[in-house]
Amino acid sequence: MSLQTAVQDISRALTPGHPNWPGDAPFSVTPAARIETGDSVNTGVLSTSTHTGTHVDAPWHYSDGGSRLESVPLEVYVGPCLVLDVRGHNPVGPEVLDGLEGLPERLLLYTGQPAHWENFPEDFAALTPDFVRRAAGLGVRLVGTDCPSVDPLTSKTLEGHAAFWETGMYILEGLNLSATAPGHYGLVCLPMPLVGVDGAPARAVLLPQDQPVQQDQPGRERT
Ligand SMILES: N[C@@H](CC(=O)c1ccccc1NC=O)C(=O)O
Ligand SMILES: [Zn+2]
Ligand SMILES: [Zn+2]
Repeated sequence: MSLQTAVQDISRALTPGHPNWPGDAPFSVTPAARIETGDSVNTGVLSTSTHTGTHVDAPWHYSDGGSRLESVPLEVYVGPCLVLDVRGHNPVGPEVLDGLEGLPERLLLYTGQPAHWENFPEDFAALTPDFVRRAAGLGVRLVGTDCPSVDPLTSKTLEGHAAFWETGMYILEGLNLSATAPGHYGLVCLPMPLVGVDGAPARAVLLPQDQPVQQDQPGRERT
């Protein structure tokens, strides 16, 4: 048996030119020090919106009364999760939860977004407030989507976000689920540890669920 745990990266790669939400600050990593030009090291200067690529929304993003990122417990983002294929549902309504019971606290939705966004995806599948309320009623605490937002691009009222605020659930956006089989996993999603912010880019990975704990077995050599 391999001692290595399979780790599936479901974060969106942030390549130069990664498209941003229309009107938002562009993503860039600008070269600073360079060994080839005489510096001791290579370094870069990162400039990004807090809502670039795979990222979490702190409740303060959508309500002035909401918590900032440092007050959201990491437990929200780490633990058992279910990946659902909801392609064909636009917007995603409560019907995608029909017949599901015993849900884990984290639900990730694959709406069909590709691994890489050449241009910003303007026509994506938002979540209806009724979906959000039904998920909350089933004990879900975090909903992740492969779309850039849980509300449509042109929404000014952000009813989807408001339903998360109402129900106390949390939001993870911009996942890359294009290579993930639907099913149960362990989610580890760690937002950048920025303080006082409305959200932050995150690295999100899936681990196989029920991965046996790897223990040294008495009388056996480790390989
Ligand atoms: N709701 C989107 C972001 C968003 O709405 C947004 C991001 C940057 C600049 C303006 C935005 N919305 C304006 O209505 C998100 O949560 O990532
Ligand atoms: Zn966001
Ligand atoms: Zn959002």
